[in-house]
Amino acid sequence: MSATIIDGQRVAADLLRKTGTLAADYERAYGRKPSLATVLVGDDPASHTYVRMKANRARSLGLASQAHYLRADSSTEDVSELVRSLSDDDAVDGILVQHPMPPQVDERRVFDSISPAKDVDGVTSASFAAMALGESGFSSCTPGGIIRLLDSYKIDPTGKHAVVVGRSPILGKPVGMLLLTRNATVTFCHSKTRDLDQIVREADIVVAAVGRPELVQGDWIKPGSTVIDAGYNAGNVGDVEYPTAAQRAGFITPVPGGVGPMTIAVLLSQTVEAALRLRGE
Ligand SMILES: NC(=O)C1=CN([C@@H]2O[C@H](COP(=O)(O)OP(=O)(O)OC[C@H]3O[C@@H](n4cnc5c(N)ncnc54)[C@H](OP(=O)(O)O)[C@@H]3O)[C@@H](O)[C@H]2O)C=CC1
Ligand SMILES: Nc1nc(=O)c2c([nH]1)NC[C@@H]1CN(c3ccc(C(=O)N[C@@H](CCC(=O)O)C(=O)O)cc3)C=[N+]21
Repeated sequence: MSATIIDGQRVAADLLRKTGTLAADYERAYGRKPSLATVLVGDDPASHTYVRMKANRARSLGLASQAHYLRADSSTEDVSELVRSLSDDDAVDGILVQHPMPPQVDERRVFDSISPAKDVDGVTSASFAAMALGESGFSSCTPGGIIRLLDSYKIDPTGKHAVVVGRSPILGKPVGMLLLTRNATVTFCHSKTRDLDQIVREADIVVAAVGRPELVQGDWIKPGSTVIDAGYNAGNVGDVEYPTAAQRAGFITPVPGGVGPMTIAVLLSQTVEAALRLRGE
């Protein structure tokens, strides 16, 4: 038996197409494009690549994008001040602050200086609370993208045992909360978890969100289960040992072409939604 491959590229393309149409309608109605501001602190090459990818995709869809770069030795206050000025700027609809930031920057304080109305990356405490309570607000992009993938393959988490490996504030923790709001029974695993393999063996849905190549081994995968690999490591390897996992799973996301493309699609979709809401629509 071999798994159905979840085609994130295709699901993302559908969402991007809809987003492009909404962006064009917005521009016709209001005389300017929906606009995304990106903030990058420091000179990590991978972060520069991601931010460039996001800005290019925004422009190709008919959104405006402005990129802000701050030096690696910036303070929490320097970054927060820029974010507050973007929050107050009527020409900006959405704000993305790229993670990780240099160690002297208090990431939580910076994220929480984003106005929740412009938090299209879903990283503020307010957005997390709204998401966890099932209220309206912007979801963290990768978790939101993962739920869209499950929906588009008609995989209903209700009653299933979902095991999330990783508990970071923008990925593991929110994806677990979203699965809980979808009625899964959720287990969070992290660096202190004992007998990780035994827990993963019980999973009907496993989400790998760690950042360690092939940490989740193929023979841990319960036959017929759903495997979501959010890991994105150097050399285009995920956090799941794909070849063997794909022999056992019912559904599996590849890397690349699975979760990654959804992250950007959700970000841009939420940017257009923010622009519309800021106009009272
Ligand atoms: N495709 C996409 O769009 C995105 C992909 N990613 C990718 O997802 C991965 C995770 O990213 P992110 O959440 O930001 O990473 P973080 O480094 O912030 O978090 C990693 C998590 O994994 C846990 N962990 C570390 N080692 C182990 C272990 N041996 N066993 C179990 N758990 C462990 C940590 O536990 P503890 O809390 O105890 O330290 C932590 O909760 C990365 O590969 C990243 O590139 C991230 C964002 C978007
Ligand atoms: N505040 C914040 N929000 C983020 O969403 C965020 C972040 N910080 N920091 C870094 C991670 C990483 N990330 C990716 C986005 C898209 C792909 C992606 O599109 N990957 C393609 C391949 C792209 C390529 O390599 O050409 C794929 O998997 O198919 C990957 C990784 C978002 N992140």
